[in-house]
Amino acid sequence: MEKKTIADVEVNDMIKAGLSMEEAKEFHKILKQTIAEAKGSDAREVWQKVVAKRMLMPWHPHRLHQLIYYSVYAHWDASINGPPLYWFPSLSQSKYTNLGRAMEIYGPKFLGASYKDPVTSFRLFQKYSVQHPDDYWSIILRELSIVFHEVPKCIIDTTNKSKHGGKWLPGSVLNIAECCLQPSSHPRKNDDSVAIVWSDESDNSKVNHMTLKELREQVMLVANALDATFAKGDAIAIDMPMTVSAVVIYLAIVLAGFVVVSIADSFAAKEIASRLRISDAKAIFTQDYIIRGGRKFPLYSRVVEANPHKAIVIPAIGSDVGIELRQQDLSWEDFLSSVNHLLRPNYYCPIYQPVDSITNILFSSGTTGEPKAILWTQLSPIRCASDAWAHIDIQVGDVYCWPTNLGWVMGPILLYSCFLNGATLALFHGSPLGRGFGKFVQDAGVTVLGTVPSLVKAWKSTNCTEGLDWTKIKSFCSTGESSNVDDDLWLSSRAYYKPIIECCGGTELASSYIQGCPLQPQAFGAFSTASMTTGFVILDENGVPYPDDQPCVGEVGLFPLYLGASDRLLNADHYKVYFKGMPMFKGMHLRRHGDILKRTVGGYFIVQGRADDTMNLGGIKTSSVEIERVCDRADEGIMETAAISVAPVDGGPELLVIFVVLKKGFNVEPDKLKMKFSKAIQSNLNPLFKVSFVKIVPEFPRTASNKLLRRVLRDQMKHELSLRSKI
Ligand SMILES: Nc1ncnc2c1ncn2[C@@H]1O[C@H](COP(=O)(O)OP(=O)(O)OP(=O)(O)O)[C@@H](O)[C@H]1O
Repeated sequence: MEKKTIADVEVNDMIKAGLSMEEAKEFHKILKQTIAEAKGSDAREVWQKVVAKRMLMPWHPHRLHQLIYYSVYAHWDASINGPPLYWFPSLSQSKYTNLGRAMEIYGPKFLGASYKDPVTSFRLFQKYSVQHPDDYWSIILRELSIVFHEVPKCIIDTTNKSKHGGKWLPGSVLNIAECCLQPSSHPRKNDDSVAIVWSDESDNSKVNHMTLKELREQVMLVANALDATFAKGDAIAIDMPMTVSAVVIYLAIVLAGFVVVSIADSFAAKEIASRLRISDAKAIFTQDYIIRGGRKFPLYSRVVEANPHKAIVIPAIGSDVGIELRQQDLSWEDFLSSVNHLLRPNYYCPIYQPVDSITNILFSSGTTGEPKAILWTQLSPIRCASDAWAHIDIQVGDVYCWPTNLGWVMGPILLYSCFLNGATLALFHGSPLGRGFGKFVQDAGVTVLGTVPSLVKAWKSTNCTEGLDWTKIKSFCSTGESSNVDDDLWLSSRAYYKPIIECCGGTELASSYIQGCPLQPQAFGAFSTASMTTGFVILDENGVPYPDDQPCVGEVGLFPLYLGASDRLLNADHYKVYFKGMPMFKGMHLRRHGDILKRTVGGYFIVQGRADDTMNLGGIKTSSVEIERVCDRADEGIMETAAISVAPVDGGPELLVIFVVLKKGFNVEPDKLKMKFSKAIQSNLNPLFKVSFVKIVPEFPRTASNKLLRRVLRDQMKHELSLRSKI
């Protein structure tokens, strides 16, 4: 893309970007005025005014959005100014956010005269929350609908030094599913509050509603049926799309004191089998079919191949399962009929357990190797719902949608974030890739929409949201892997440039350790802060932390006191995975997370991939993500790129290899791309970096949750090089 400054943009450029002559002239006039109003030539101010005036509309062609955004920031030097900002908090609105409201009450008490307002004092308040977790978590326990059966003795007990993460809320007893299901005065939810809205793909003109009372009664009915079939403490798997039934089953398992084993519905039989074995699951809830994009995919047959002890099968459509079951299996209808003899089948007395009892066995994505079986306790939901409260600003009245599955950490996070904050959960029973999903977002009045980068890429490239109104959305969220800046520009523009809250954490943290925040300006693909109560350092190659105020790149070392983080693994040694070999810092044994973080000027964070994806090019350490960001924009035919490095067979410095997926209908020669990549990398990153190979492939290998598997590409390339060397 040419680098025109905003002052040089002409009517002609706007016509090229898709406006009619008339529209272009009008737009140009307003643009000129706006530039003049932004005193001086501060790009941030110009962009802020462009957004405030709503000059760029969701239905304008993306090329126009690109033209304006990239021209505004054409000469922005991120190494001096920090990342370009696209969203700015307003002081008045900040006081109505959850965190801003709490800061106005507690800020003066905690910070004394240093407290000014939620925007100015955010960083100080975050720091305070790290140093005084007792104060912060006491606020959160009042803000979320948490009701203890027995109250905690204190917030944290650190006397047992062998417990690296401390003992949180010791002595407390509760049932976290009950906290989701009961009415509460703060957050205000009553029996008639809408707990879930959903649509079926096959009839997505209809948005269905379920009240809190209806949800509670369904959950209690299933809890009674579970009691009729299982023994307390049994692990019970769920492998099905994240439908209303799946959510009901999840909550019922927790309410009745069993343990959920979360398995994503995209896994092959072998992977289902290993998860059932590791967790010793006594049964599995599944569906006969998965309906997706108008097609019917068998699920029960795949699950049965994994040989579960027992399967309980929910019909994807209607009330009858459309297949023959094994003898030991039960249809959903038969399973529920086990409560027919009860006087009050819709009532269940929750099983209260200590806060650190296990509720859910989850598996990490397996980006770095074997998936880890991670144990969620009742602390994990408190943690994730608190992130949603503080960083995503989930409030009563919000309709929160995030296409995911209970087998990915986002599934349980979404569920608890809604129900512990009194918001409505929005579920689409079908494929999130097409227009049907976009229409659901519009019709269900979704106010917060979560995504992963590959979804945004698909929506943008098919333009499937054209003509739909997404302007009720107050914020977007993104997680899973690094976002693409241009895709995020497109997404944010769907709702007049609402913030995209980046979330990066891990299944074992039950939360994000870095995140965006509605009290801070936001930059595409960047994180504005460590999450509330999270402390970390960025380590240099010798394991020595960089000073907190210094821009740098290195591996993150988390402070170990982290409410909700795992302290056990079922299939690996927790200490070895997360602590062994990590340095000490101020008397704390740092916790490993494995991400390479860049701290920019201005204190923003950019995830540069996993420590394993770091490469050494001619003695200079660099990250794949950094190279991909530059290459993604080197040619208009590029859909996405993946950068890896491999050691040559006969030794010497590592070779840089760029894999490319082209957009449909484009045909570009690898050699041409190689030149373009080299030029782009040399002028944007380092003049010494050289691209050795470019390989065009139809698609990238990904984990079942769609994360790019660079380690597989690396293995492929190593193999190819070793073959070549033998010729
Ligand atoms: N918004 C994001 N931007 C960049 N990277 C992200 C983002 N969100 C998550 N990630 C990456 O995903 C990781 C967390 O994913 P998850 O807990 O599912 O396990 P995994 O690390 O992918 O799998 P495993 O631990 O099995 O290798 C983060 O540490 C980070 O590397």
